[in-house]
Amino acid sequence: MIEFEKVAYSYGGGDLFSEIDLTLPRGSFHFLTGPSGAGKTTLLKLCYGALRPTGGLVRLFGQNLDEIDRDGIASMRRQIGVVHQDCQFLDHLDVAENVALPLSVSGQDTSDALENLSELLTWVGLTERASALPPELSGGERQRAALARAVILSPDVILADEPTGNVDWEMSQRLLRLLVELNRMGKTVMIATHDLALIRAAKSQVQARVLRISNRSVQLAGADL
Ligand SMILES: Nc1ncnc2c1ncn2[C@@H]1O[C@H](COP(=O)(O)OP(=O)(O)OP(=O)(O)O)[C@@H](O)[C@H]1O
Repeated sequence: MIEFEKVAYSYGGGDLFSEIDLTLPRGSFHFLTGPSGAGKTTLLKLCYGALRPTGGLVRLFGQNLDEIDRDGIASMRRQIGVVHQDCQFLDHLDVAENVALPLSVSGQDTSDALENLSELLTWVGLTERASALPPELSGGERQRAALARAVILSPDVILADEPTGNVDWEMSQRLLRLLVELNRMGKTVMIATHDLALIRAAKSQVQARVLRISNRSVQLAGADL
């Protein structure tokens, strides 16, 4: 689904990464870890085409990112749901409206889709908070709303950037279970996190590969996490 071949990325100074080879097969579950500033968010952005590599090539669904125009990227992005680190809600819209935003932006706000919205809010446990505004939400509610918005277009791939960043252990387990459930439905999932306890807890629920960014490259972590 997503492949990197000798990928390098630089924001203008030295290379943040170089020579990264990576394959996320369909239906796989990956964690991406590494210290703060190592480049987890940057690597996720390369995975959904928000950044283009400064070296090497990224293939999304078999297509070279460099050969896809803006419209092509936009349609490809519909197949990739992203849970952003800071959630990125529109504060004047309520939870249901924020979650439904990708439907209206892509012109798919049909009655069937809106029925799906209510099922989705139930799935993440936010039915009773559907009319709340984002500033009124707890950290866990924000993350669950962000996850619902990321999957509303039924993408094949879900990329989550620190989805358990601001929540307690119980809530992080709940979010993990939702992501594992999506993976069991066949979705390809990658979670960027520095939370090693979360990764350890996931091992009993899902076969996950753990990628670690260090020294400008990405390595497969061993079982000794
Ligand atoms: N738009 C940008 N322009 C210049 N430098 C940037 C930009 N975005 C990120 N960086 C730098 O690139 C490096 C990697 O950032 P990134 O956010 O990808 O790391 P991260 O591993 O996700 O960090 P964290 O765990 O703290 O979220 C950092 O040194 C950061 O300051």
